[in-house]
Amino acid sequence: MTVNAEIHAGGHTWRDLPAAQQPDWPDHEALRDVIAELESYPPLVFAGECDQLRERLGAVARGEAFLLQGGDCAEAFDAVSAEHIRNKLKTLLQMGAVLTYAGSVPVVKVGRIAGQYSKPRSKSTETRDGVTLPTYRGDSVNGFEFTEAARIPDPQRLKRMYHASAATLNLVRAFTTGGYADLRQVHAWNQDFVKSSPSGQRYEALAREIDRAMNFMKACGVEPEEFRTVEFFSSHEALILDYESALTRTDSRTGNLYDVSGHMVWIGERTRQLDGAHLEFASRIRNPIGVKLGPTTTPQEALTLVERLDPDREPGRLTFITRMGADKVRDKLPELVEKVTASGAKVAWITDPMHGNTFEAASGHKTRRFDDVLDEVKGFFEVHKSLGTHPGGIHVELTGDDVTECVGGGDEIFVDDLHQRYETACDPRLNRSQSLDLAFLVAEMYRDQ
Ligand SMILES: O=C[C@H](O)[C@H](O)COP(=O)(O)O
Ligand SMILES: C=C(OP(=O)(O)O)C(=O)O
Repeated sequence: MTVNAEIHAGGHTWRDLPAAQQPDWPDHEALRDVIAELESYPPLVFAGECDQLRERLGAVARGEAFLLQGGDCAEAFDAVSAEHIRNKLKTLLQMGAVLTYAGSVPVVKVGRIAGQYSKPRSKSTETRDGVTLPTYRGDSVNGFEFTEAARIPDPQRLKRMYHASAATLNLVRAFTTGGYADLRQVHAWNQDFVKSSPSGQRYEALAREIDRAMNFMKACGVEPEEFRTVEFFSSHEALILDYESALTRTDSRTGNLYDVSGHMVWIGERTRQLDGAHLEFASRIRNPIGVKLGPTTTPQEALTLVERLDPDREPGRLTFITRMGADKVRDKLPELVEKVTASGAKVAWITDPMHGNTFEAASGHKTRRFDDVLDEVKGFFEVHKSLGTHPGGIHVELTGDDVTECVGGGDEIFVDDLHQRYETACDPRLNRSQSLDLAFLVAEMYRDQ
């Protein structure tokens, strides 16, 4: 029996429910062939690794660790290169070092990487100079180029997504276990353009402190294995259900279903309908699950999500990723946290300070202000402090490249700079020095908490 058949065998399956934001594939036979091929491919991650991440996230939910989740808004096939992947990893490793050392907390590191190729969109079409075409939905679906041919959804792209994810994950595993992520490399992560930025200089001082602390421990005869490699997990939005379900496998150890396209998958703000296919699909798999919660989320919706996704109240199974907007977080978040906590749910709460703070600059660029991002994180910490709950982490869109997509930061980017290196295929990302700035500020908030 194929996994799809098995999922069907449960009776009530995602295929019987409305699935928002799915591509309008023109050729269904071609899609079926692709799905059959994907079903025969080897897993990208192991079920045991997903379990390990669930345990780590359990520590986050219990208030014993902090989650750093970040990466591109939309990964692109032509950015699967050693340089791009290394730069992104460097950024996350640097942020992780800052949060661990300055925030004095274990940091669980999860990339929006090796699978983040699909995008939900506000509109299904885009018009430029009087020409209207289907909107770009990520490299897994269609091309970014504004031509009729590129914008036609092509299921062959789902296979390219699998191969791009495999190549990325292979390099990530090599970088994180093959010496590059050794804490003694803490200075090497601070090379190139970022080194001279204010946050890069601050980081260099922190790296010297880490060096001293490690030399001290070495002199005392302590050199733990944990300093040599980094535990790093992959995650993406489980948007295109044909792909996710084709990569769902039965774990031979337990008989449970796992989506082996990534360690953690999340359901987005636009696809978290209680009677929808995404929720049904996620409820069937054992991976750790994230759900984005925007400002319109009601406590009852949050409670139903808990009931459906985490009926056993298992810490680490469910992460709520709140993305309210800086102007709403202090009003909207408290009631959700209060009611969910009062219900006995054991979720991890993390903040996505990006998606509620997007605006269009006069130049037409979609952008975000660093100060708004920071303010939403502050609001998130304030709310958790006032309720005595744990601010469990941050979820950010970032890149390791020196792009100019978000305004502000210590090495300030102005609205007039946006055109210089605006490279995102969808939403604006923090560049490396803005990401480091954020890590230092979050570490301070965490310590103060
Ligand atoms: O990343 C999130 C969404 O895909 C993105 O914000 C949608 O952007 P749009 O409003 O331009 O469609
Ligand atoms: C689409 C995303 O966010 P949201 O669902 O919160 O809008 C995203 O994180 O890529």
